[in-house]
Amino acid sequence: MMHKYAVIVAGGSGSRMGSATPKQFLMLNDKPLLYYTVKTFLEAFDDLQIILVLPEQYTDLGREIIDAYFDYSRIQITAGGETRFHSVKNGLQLVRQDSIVFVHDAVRCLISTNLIHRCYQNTLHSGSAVPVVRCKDSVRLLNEEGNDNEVLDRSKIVLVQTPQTFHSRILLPAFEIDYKERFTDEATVVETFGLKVSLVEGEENNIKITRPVDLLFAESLLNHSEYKLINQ
Ligand SMILES: Nc1ccn([C@@H]2O[C@H](COP(=O)(O)OP(=O)(O)OP(=O)(O)O)[C@@H](O)[C@H]2O)c(=O)n1
Ligand SMILES: C[C@](O)(CO)[C@H](O)COP(=O)(O)O
Repeated sequence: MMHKYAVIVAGGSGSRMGSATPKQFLMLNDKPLLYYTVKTFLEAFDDLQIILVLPEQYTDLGREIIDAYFDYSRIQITAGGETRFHSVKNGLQLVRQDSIVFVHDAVRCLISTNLIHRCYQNTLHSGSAVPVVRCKDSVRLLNEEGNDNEVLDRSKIVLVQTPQTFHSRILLPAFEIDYKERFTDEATVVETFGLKVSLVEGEENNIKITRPVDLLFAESLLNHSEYKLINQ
């Protein structure tokens, strides 16, 4: 059995949400958003260790959530950095042995254990797993100036999610390269390091809570009976 780590990045400020407290600490039903994410990873595998990356000034709030719902036997905390890349890099410092490493946005709190298992299996035989969903809208590409546009073939477009999952022997050296602005996820880092990534089917429900309306979607999905059946 491979060791397993989930680096759950919750180090952002949530500027697009616009709330006083970063969105990962907002309440969804009666629990903080972060609670659902941590719970699903703990349930996915009994032997998985969580590395929770928190904004430095919210470490106490993060600890309060762990004290209330979990214990520290499977959870370590570290501080986030200036960008998501830097937060992931800080989290990866705590990976101590050869392992499968899931990197997941704390704010994708509706993830299912099924998706975590699919990413794990794919990584065992391909070295990586990047979940994607098909694009359901028509898509257009703007030119540099933003004054012209052209249609793209949407059958060739996929939307990228997390957990982006890698063997530690790929991810740890990849994160030693210098930061570039295009590093919005792990796949871009690993590709720049010179390796291909393997895609797996993501989940429509695995949305990233980004703007206020996403909280409304998440709340209704959480309360929907079919969602509960699969995830709780
Ligand atoms: N310096 C950062 C920036 C983001 N994240 C985390 O990366 C995930 C996805 O990022 P995003 O939705 O962009 O979160 P924010 O950066 O907080 O939001 P915004 O871009 O609106 O400020 C979130 O769980 C966020 O907490 C992080 O750990 N460290
Ligand atoms: C990693 C990610 O969630 C994949 O869709 C996304 O790239 C994060 O981007 P953001 O700029 O932090 O919103």
